[in-house]
Amino acid sequence: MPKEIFILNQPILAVHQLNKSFGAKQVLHDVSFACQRGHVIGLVGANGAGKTTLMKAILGLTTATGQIRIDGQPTSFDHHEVLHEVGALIEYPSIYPFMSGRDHLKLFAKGPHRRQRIDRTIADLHLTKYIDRPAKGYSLGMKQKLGIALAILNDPKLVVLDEPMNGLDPQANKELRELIITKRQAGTTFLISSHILGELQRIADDLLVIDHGKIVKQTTMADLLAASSHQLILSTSDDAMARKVLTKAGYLLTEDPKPTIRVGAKTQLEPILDALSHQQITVLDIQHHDADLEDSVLKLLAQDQLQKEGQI
Ligand SMILES: Nc1ncnc2c1ncn2[C@@H]1O[C@H](COP(=O)(O)OP(=O)(O)OP(=O)(O)O)[C@@H](O)[C@H]1O
Repeated sequence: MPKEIFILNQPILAVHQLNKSFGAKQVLHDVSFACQRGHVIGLVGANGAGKTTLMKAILGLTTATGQIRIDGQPTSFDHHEVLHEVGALIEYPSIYPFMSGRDHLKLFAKGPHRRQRIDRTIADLHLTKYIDRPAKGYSLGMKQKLGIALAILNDPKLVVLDEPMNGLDPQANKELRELIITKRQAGTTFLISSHILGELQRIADDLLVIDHGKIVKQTTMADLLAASSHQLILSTSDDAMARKVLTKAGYLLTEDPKPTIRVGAKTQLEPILDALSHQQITVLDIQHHDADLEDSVLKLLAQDQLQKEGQI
């Protein structure tokens, strides 16, 4: 394969067999994945699943065994020259209370065109109103926005953000989303952990699901949502009886109180209506519901739990 093609296809971040323990407790187990350039990758999992620890290991902030390559170059707790290509916000931003936001940006700005990049970042994140005030007077959301500004200021190839939507109001969330989409179009890769799945669903191209320190799924958002069930929610003249009839007819129903059928691409409506009308059940209303990211992730985590318990 020609060398240039190999480099173009090379993932911006490749993690191989990463393991991490705190004392006797192992919190990352053989974590392996790769992130494609110019993609937004959502990292999701329950509290304590290992998201922050994984991000810290990638950023050389904690020791771990295994291999991490950023832009093809190995990086670790001890050797992390390549991290100048990475911007990050992990947990809470480190802020000096008596410095203004602008002074923080001046302190962290590197390379050519610093002034222009500072001005552009202030404008992009709508920080103008308070950027010249001392940071000690900033609200949680203002500090968070300054932390994000510091992460993207130097136009890094890879941006790692741990819960970036923390403390942001809906307007700031929208602005952050638009900024991420614009930067992604310009080729920046984002690895973003978040519990706000509705927000991730709007921006992520790919998804990594982590559970008890193991990657249980790496998928594109489109594939995950396409594989998730489409549901028909029925309102009938006798919902309890309708549930019985449909279950007997072999349809897979959810636990909802309304008769809610999981349907596939080939499921037809007519036999469902026929089965019900044979039992003198009238269908009053039919609603379609596509599973969203929250449904899909909860289902994946539930499946993983059942697998652990040996039930499937
Ligand atoms: N410094 C530490 N010392 C000991 N245990 C730790 C330390 N940091 C994290 N852990 C443990 O590692 C596990 C993973 O924690 P981590 O913070 O990575 O999870 P998370 O997925 O980011 O959770 P959350 O969504 O709550 O932020 C947890 O069991 C946590 O208690």
